[in-house]
Amino acid sequence: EDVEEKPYNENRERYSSSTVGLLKLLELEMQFIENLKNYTDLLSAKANTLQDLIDSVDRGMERTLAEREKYVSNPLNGFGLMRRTHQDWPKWHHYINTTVGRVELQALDDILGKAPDSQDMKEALIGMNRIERTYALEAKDLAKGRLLDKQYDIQLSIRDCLSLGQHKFQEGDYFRASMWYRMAIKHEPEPNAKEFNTILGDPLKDLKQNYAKATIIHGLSAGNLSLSIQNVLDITEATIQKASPADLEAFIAELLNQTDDEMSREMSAFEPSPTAYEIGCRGLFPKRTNLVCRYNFTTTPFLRLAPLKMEEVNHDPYIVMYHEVLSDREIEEMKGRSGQMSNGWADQKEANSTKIRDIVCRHTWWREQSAIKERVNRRISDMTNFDFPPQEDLQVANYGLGTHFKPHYDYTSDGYETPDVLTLGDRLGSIIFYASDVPQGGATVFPRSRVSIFPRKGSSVFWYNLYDDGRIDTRSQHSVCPVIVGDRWTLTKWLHIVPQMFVMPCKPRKIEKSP
Ligand SMILES: O=C(O)CCC(=O)C(=O)O
Ligand SMILES: [Fe+2]
Repeated sequence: EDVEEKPYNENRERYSSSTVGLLKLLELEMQFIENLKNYTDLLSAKANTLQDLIDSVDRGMERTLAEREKYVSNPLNGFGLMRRTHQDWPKWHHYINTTVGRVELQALDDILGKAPDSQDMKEALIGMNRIERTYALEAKDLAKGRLLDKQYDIQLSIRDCLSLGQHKFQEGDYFRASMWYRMAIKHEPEPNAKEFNTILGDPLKDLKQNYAKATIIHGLSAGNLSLSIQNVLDITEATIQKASPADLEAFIAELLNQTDDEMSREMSAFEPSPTAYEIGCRGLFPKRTNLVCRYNFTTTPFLRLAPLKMEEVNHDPYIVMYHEVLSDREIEEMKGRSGQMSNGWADQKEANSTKIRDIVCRHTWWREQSAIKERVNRRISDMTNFDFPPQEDLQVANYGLGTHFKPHYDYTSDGYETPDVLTLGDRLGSIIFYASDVPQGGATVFPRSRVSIFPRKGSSVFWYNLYDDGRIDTRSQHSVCPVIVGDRWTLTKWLHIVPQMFVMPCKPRKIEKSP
């Protein structure tokens, strides 16, 4: 890329991992445009002044030599000419050389200093890729503003399509690269293509050739599993080199002659079938019929006065939802107290590497005590009948576009050696409050139990990660599907095993290692 690389900085706040970040970026773009407006106003003012100068001198009357001689032979004209060129020119010269909008140019430097770096861009590309794959979305729909069954009045630009195609090509995903290149080729030209291309580069340069390349590579590798990728790349390169421009043109015309649907169907024939996680994210697990909704009057005495709306989600392992358990006011307070958020977690093994995070929600802790936090804590006891230290923090998480939390376990054997686990024991249960609706995507999925839960603002879900005797339950594996559209906010609480000694129906046995 020709964009200047800034050094990788893990502590730099990421624009890509949340809607909060993207909002900041949008505001930065607005500042950029506002600044540019001021700058262009100053530029036009200068151009207008210079035009006035031109108009004042360029009388356009002295065309022929005879006319010009007549003009200078009058002393009033001759003197004026002398004075203007002697006295005024240096001043005009100074004016012309003065930089327009010094202040604005300085501000522009500051704004550009805050521009996303290549890490932000990479994360955004990966987020798009995640959405595309997890939900089996296709370039031909995305490019025209279609996300699943919803049509938006948004179009990707030629450069957007091209950039997505290049990313897939670099990642070795030649099927999707080919489809994105195809979308770029078929895109109607930008309105200001001529001026913009001299500054931004011509997106069509080499595009058809790259489209041909991606398509040939995909065809060769999908059809000949015995060929190494290097072989395929070599053969493709040789084929393109050998072909005359007319041959190449004819080949591309033939590809473009087919419909997008035909091309995509043909090329996707060798795609792997979706994983359980992906099926869950798409909401395609079979519907359950043996589950009920009821009011929970019994967990704690308090509930006799204010029963909670409970919905069974799964019997074994036990997963249950409670509805209308977090009010809008509580949500606002929670968000207000959650200030600066981390960029998101990396895998502990990857934490020190520059590898793109695979766990990408931003998070922070709700630390200060308040009446509202106490109320939320009490509600957790009501729902679960569990004990926990009341001063314990709650975790706030924000998932932006394309971000997810890959399949994992909440118990410690998955790497969560946090201090609370050392003193309070392993994470027996987990409770998630949904603090926002998520219009598209963002389900909590339990792939092994074939359960998908789509967030609903104010609802919560509770499940066990361990058996009663403390053994780990691998069926508790869960994940957060990529957010397609929306801003996913959650409040999380882990319920540890040690404080449950006196409330659990089943006294925990000595913890054994599972096989
Ligand atoms: O937000 C969710 O649905 C689940 C989050 C989660 O699994 C976690 O924080 O451990
Ligand atoms: Fe989790």
